[in-house]
Amino acid sequence: MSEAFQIRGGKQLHGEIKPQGAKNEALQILCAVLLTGEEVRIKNIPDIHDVNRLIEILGDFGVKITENAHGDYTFKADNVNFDYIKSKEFKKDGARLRGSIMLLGPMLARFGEAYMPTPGGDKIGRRRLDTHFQGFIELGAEFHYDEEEYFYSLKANELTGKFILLEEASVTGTANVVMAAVLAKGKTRIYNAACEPYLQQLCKMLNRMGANISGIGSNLLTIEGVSHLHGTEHTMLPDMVEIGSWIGLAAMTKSEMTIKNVNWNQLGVIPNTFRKLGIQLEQSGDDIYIPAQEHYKIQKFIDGSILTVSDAPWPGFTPDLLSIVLVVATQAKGTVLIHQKMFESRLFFVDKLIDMGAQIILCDPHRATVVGLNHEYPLRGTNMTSPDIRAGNALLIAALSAEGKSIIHNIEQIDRGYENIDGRLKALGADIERIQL
Ligand SMILES: CC(=O)N[C@H]1[C@@H](OP(=O)(O)OP(=O)(O)OC[C@H]2O[C@@H](n3ccc(=O)[nH]c3=O)[C@H](O)[C@@H]2O)O[C@H](CO)[C@@H](O)[C@@H]1O
Ligand SMILES: C=C(OP(=O)(O)O)C(=O)O
Repeated sequence: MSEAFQIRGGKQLHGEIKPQGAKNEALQILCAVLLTGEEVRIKNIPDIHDVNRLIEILGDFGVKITENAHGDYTFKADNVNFDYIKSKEFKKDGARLRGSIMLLGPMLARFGEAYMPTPGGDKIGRRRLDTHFQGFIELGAEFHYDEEEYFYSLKANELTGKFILLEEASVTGTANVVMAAVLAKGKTRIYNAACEPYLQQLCKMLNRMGANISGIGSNLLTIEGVSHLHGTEHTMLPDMVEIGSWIGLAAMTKSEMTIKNVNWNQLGVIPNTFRKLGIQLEQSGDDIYIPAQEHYKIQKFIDGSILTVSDAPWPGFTPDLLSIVLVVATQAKGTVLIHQKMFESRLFFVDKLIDMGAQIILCDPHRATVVGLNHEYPLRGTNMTSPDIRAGNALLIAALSAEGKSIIHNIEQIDRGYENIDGRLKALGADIERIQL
């Protein structure tokens, strides 16, 4: 039996929504609990499939886990079990999400060995791991890849710090190399480091555990290795991808909405990117207030040419919000080019939007031109399948704005990243049901 969302769209929504804790931060932070045998308490953990799977993996690895309250757990990795990590079971479990890859750095640094199947995550194009392994090798690890089993192994009696120039500013790659370097001997410098708020949060937590990392928030991190780390407490930031999605939802459904406690200073270019689509939004304390808007008009560049919204490593615009920007543009007034530079298979979901009546030309796998309908012709409800986590949420937003009934299949992809999304949308007045098929 599978689950689907049934949506009757075209309803104006209204009210307040609180973003969940950040998925991609949670995946990093949870892996870091392996770096100490002492207790690490983590709060604001989102209750979503990917995160719950990673918590299960930690439990099977022997980490003691106490749930203090919803989203609030204490972890203690004082006695781990490598039999599980080398087992067939882990080959399956580890392959079910992308974030599990970040178990490698802590395992290697603390225990001198690390194993991992090819991780899962969204099928959105090639997702290579070279940056991760090159970093470990530079710190002194031996690397082996079993091509038949798709299984990676690393070994190191000791890791030694050095200057590492990452070949790309990989988010999970940087997190992995940082977590290996904090327990390495001597100084590591990581240049071309990714610097997303997720990574800043990870580095700050590691420093509270006794690590010595400087340059946090920049693309040059300096890490003085220490012999051991101790316990700490950490609270996850609100999920910026959710925040962007709710801005898009408000615009598409012409709704007045307040997004609570967004941690505005960590949102980078996200608010302004939506403003360029003509969406009004106001900072009110630490909330975002979006008034109900009948129309929104896409800006042009200063020279009068068509706006492009493209992704880039932080502080550029996150690729995880481009699908939402694309959907929102379908009902704007004007034209925009969406350029997804990082992933080559993330824009194919536009076919569904075209079926719904959107005016989009997929120029190539990376670029789509959207000609907005200015809310003059509503999208039409249809049957669709969620191809990946963010396109899934984008289609959900399209369905909420569309006239008539839509069914979205494969919502496991949406549940991977959004906590109780149907419950929270219902609280805003949406007509959405989780149905069994
Ligand atoms: C679990 C997790 O945290 N997943 C996020 C993480 O994935 P993940 O860490 O897997 O993504 P990476 O940052 O490694 O790379 C993403 C893609 O961008 C390309 N690339 C990256 C950096 C660069 O300077 N140049 C370049 O071309 C890579 O080759 C790859 O195709 O970061 C991605 C990029 O923000 C997000 O979409 C994912 O949601
Ligand atoms: C691509 C994403 O997730 P993952 O890296 O876990 O597949 C995402 O969060 O948008």
